Amino acid sequence: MSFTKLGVIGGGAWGTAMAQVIASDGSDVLLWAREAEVVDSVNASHANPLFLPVIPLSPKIRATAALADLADCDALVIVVPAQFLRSVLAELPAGDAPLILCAKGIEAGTQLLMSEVAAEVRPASPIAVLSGPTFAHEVAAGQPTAITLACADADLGRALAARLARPGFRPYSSDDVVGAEIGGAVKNVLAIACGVVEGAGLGQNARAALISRGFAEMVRFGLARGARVETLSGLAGLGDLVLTCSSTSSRNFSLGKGLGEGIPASELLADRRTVAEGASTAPVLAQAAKAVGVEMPIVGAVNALLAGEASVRAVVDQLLARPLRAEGA
Ligand SMILES: NC(=O)C1=CN([C@@H]2O[C@H](COP(=O)(O)OP(=O)(O)OC[C@H]3O[C@@H](n4cnc5c(N)ncnc54)[C@H](O)[C@@H]3O)[C@@H](O)[C@H]2O)C=CC1
Ligand SMILES: O=C(CO)COP(=O)(O)O
Repeated sequence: MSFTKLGVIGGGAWGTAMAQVIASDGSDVLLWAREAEVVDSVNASHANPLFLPVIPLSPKIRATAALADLADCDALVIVVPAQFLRSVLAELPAGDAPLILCAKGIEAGTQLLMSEVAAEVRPASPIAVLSGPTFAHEVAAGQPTAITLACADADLGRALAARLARPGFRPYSSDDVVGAEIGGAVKNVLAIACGVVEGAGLGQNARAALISRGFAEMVRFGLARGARVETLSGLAGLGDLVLTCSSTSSRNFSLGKGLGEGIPASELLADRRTVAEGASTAPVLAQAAKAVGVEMPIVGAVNALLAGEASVRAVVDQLLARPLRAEGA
């Protein structure tokens, strides 16, 4: 299996960083961006000031506004936000090139994971999921990063991992697609919760408790949906949870910090150009958890805060007043 020509779909921070990874060994890469200004600045100035400021980009990255230009790619890295995956895949030229899905979320309305959406829209394309602790600006600057590449077809997964691996970018193979997806989707909601703890000044003990109990929620939900614990405790789950629960570089953490400071969600989410996936994942995750009979009280609390249905004080009091229970239960 050889994947000579790679395309990246989505010219936000992470798509641009993935194009930079691919180009870093001298490979040509074609990047589809929705915004004409991104296409122009990548081609004319080797930069993406809109979504990935400051980082100089490789001249091996060429940008296009036409999805049709990606028709002859051997594999496509798909990096549009979760709620736009279906519409963008539907516009792709027909083909059966493998898709490497990077969005971390669950589709609103259908409760489908990204791999399930892709399987519906592009049934001929094999699917892999790339997920882990990977701030785009660090990856684009070549700082050391490890990530999970999950694919049900282990041979294909290993071949894709080998194609994307670079000295500073190390994919670990897995065949647990659902686990990699659930880790990435759930951690975004928990990062919002950790931001709330920071913004409301609730202390570092509270943050550690939240990471730990949030991880317990991720595992409960993941197991109910067929994920494996070792995936959830790996890079795509716990690894990414630790990263985004400890840094204002995370858009989800920053959103939560604003909520914790008392700013309404409607104000924090209005007119934003960058995505905080946890905000759209929280309500659908709360529904999906209910559907499989799994308790996710922290996810429920984030959901209530985002919907403006409860104050920070009220959700904290509610979480602390829950009946005492055994830790592993
Ligand atoms: N930024 C990061 O460090 C990482 C992000 N991700 C994930 O990658 C995905 C993309 O995130 P970023 O690249 O950071 O986005 P971003 O926040 O930098 O940019 C927003 C993106 O949304 C796109 N967009 C807006 N409206 C759209 C529409 N109607 N149709 C299609 N696309 C539309 C924009 O073109 C742009 O590519 C998300 O699921 C995110 O969770 C994953 C790993 C790291
Ligand atoms: O997923 C990420 C890093 O792994 C990026 O996190 P945010 O979307 O919260 O910025």
